[in-house]
Amino acid sequence: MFDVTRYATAAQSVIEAGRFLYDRGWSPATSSNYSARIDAEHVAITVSGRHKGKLATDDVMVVDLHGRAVQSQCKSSAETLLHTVIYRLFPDVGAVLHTHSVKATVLSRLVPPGEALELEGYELQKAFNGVQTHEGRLTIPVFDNTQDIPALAEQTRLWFDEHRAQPGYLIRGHGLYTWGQTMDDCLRHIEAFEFLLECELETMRVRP
Ligand SMILES: CSC[C@@H](O)[C@@H](O)C(=O)COP(=O)(O)O
Ligand SMILES: [Zn+2]
Repeated sequence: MFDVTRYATAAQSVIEAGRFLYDRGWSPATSSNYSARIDAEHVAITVSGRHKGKLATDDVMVVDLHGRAVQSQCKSSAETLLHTVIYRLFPDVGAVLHTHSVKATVLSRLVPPGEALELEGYELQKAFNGVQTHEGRLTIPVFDNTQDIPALAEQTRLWFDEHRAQPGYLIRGHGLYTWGQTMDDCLRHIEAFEFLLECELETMRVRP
């Protein structure tokens, strides 16, 4: 069982994240899904198919860390397992966000199959938790899109178990996943990714 007050706080953070991300144009047309940890066994996550800029309390539900609905008849996000796999891998993660921005979608299609997006030399890399300098390198894997979410969840589990310091990933032609210890950390990571992806796209434009 989960604590109702903690659930309400987590759900509110999800609702507010939705307003922010939709307003920025990063979650159009009901796309995206968001979650916040309630405790060691439960997360609050968006109900599938809801408009992410107009989330209300009944658009957020509880699942356990295997993606099973808890005290709800609703269907959780189609991509629930991509969230729960991250909470299971990283006990200190408090929020996971998935967005569908134009920049993440376009850039993910430009990275050659089998390659990752390498980010280095950007001061803004320091927006990610644990990064102290622009001199390091962030490796952002790009997974092929699929409707087989259990298979994709397993691919991400294997990759991030080996690369635990990396802050997120792209799905080709689909979008971005990132996480953080708090919802504020996670939102900062989304903003940092959007800035860095725009820099990469602009660099390709001026130096094809
Ligand atoms: C509206 S198309 C996007 C969906 O297919 C999916 O990728 C998505 O992000 C939202 O799915 P959802 O089930 O609402 O969490
Ligand atoms: Zn999606």
